[in-house]
Amino acid sequence: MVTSGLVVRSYSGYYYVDCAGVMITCKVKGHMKQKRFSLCTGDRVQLEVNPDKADEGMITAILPRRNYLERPTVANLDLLVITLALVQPDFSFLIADKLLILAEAATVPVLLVLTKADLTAEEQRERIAAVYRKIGYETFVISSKTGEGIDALRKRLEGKVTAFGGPSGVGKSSALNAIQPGVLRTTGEISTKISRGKHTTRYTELIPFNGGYLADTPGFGNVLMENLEPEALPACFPEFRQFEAACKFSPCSHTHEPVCGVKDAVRENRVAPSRYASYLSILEELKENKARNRR
Ligand SMILES: Nc1nc2c(ncn2[C@@H]2O[C@H](COP(=O)(O)OP(=O)(O)OP(=O)(O)O)[C@@H](O)[C@H]2O)c(=O)[nH]1
Ligand SMILES: [Zn+2]
Repeated sequence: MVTSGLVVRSYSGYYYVDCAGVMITCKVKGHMKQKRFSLCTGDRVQLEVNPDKADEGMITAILPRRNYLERPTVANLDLLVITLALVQPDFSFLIADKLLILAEAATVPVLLVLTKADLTAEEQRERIAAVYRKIGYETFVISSKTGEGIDALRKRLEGKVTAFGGPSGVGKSSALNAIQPGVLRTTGEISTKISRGKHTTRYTELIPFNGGYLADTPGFGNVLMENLEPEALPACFPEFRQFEAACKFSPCSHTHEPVCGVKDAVRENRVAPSRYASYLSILEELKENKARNRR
């Protein structure tokens, strides 16, 4: 029987595929190995179920990916929850913007979660949230300690395949445990702490959650943007789009050009100063990376 399903876990050449609620342990069919293939958690696959053993099968094809993230390694996310603390560690607009760019570049839909609301004044958190809501990024303010915002976040993730990402210490694990107690402890023989170590193989598992799935390995402790070309950066700032028509040059780097709609928008406060500052700083970083790689 030929069917299709979702890879929820891969380990040592075995792929665990959820086929409408039935878990089938699969290997990859020989003909696929002759070509290079990339297969990871989150991939949708076609498979042939073993006629003698209904819980075993062979993967025969990988369906086209909608998106792909490297850390955590997962394909076809419906949502990436970019998690950042309001304090402890202090909120950084630059780190927030770098993570949003990673998601934009990977075409993964994002949702911003600001944690540790219990440690901040309302005015402060609303000021930060407003910057991102204005751009159109859905932003949740939560506290895993008091439970503020947790029910709304849980509801939002219903039926979705979601991963959490963000720097170390911002409260990703606490948030995951608040929305689904025990979610980080169901990973079997390898604990998430060990799998995050440097010399052990990292693998991501999708845990069933509210009609969808949660990835059990939070991603990107430190933010790497090695694969992004400087020229691709403006497109990662969705709020620039509406102002680019007024740029004299196309493409425009929105830096030294004399007539630039984006720079005008920054002057008129229609683009947040923090976002433009992040743009300039990241652009420099990408150019330096590129120059270094050429040498
Ligand atoms: N006051 C307060 N503290 C929190 C909250 N969420 C997390 N913390 C604390 O912040 C620290 C880090 O939380 P974790 O959930 O381990 O953070 P993480 O992002 O998973 O960190 P890594 O495992 O290093 O990636 C812990 O001491 C938590 O108790 C919160 O909403 N309020
Ligand atoms: Zn411009």
